[in-house]
Amino acid sequence: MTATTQPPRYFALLPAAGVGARMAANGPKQYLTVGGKPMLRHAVDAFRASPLVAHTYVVVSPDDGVIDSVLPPGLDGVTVLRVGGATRMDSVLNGLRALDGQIAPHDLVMVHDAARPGLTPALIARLIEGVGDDPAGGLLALPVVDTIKRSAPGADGGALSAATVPRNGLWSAQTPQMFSYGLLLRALGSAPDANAITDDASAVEMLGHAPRLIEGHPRNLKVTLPADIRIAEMYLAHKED
Ligand SMILES: Nc1ccn([C@@H]2O[C@H](COP(=O)(O)OP(=O)(O)OP(=O)(O)O)[C@@H](O)[C@H]2O)c(=O)n1
Ligand SMILES: C[C@](O)(CO)[C@H](O)COP(=O)(O)O
Repeated sequence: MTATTQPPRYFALLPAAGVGARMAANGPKQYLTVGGKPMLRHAVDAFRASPLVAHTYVVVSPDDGVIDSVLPPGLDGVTVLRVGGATRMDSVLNGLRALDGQIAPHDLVMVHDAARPGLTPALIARLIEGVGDDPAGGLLALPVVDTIKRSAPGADGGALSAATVPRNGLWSAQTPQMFSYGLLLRALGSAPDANAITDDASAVEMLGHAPRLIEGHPRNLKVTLPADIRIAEMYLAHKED
């Protein structure tokens, strides 16, 4: 078989080079202990436990001094890339570029926030099955269940409800977000502004594609604020939901 006729392989790429400013902890949140181990280890172990995933790459800051204690060099199925950048998009793009020649253009890459420890092999399988061979790729997401307000500044500096955003058709994006290596590299490489791209799917959409939305799970929350820790702990106490 030629390279392009071989079935695609599935890889994971975890951006883990953030500083966790909103968590206001005494270090990057991806290393906080939740569920008995450092946060990023949960998602790494979910990918390592999935029979569908060929290899997992973790992108950290070049000066990261913690990762080796969380992912010991030589850990099976995992490679650390010390190419983290100033934004999440930069970290993902730097990671993709570091894998040039190791991943084929038609292979699939699942980009997953290291700050989402609730990922399970079942959710990984759900994404892969749901996207199938759709060239537009796809992502885990949840239909919005709250009413969404658009704010306006109040005279006292508070926020006023200026409008209600129609909820139908609104989804909250999770990760993994899965695309072919070639498409994702093109999309992020041609994105106009790294700060305008807060998720990988938005860069793919800018190329005119419509990635599939595959229902995720509340356990797959992004741990962003201090209050999220307790929610994550609750879900991590239950391996599968
Ligand atoms: N320059 C960056 C910024 C973020 N991330 C990663 O992208 C994921 C989602 O980002 P976020 O939740 O915003 O993490 P932080 O940027 O660390 O948080 P904050 O915005 O509060 O600083 C995290 O796993 C984070 O480590 C990254 O790899 N490189
Ligand atoms: C990628 C993401 O998790 C999808 O909801 C989100 O956009 C990340 O945002 P952050 O500000 O980088 O945490």
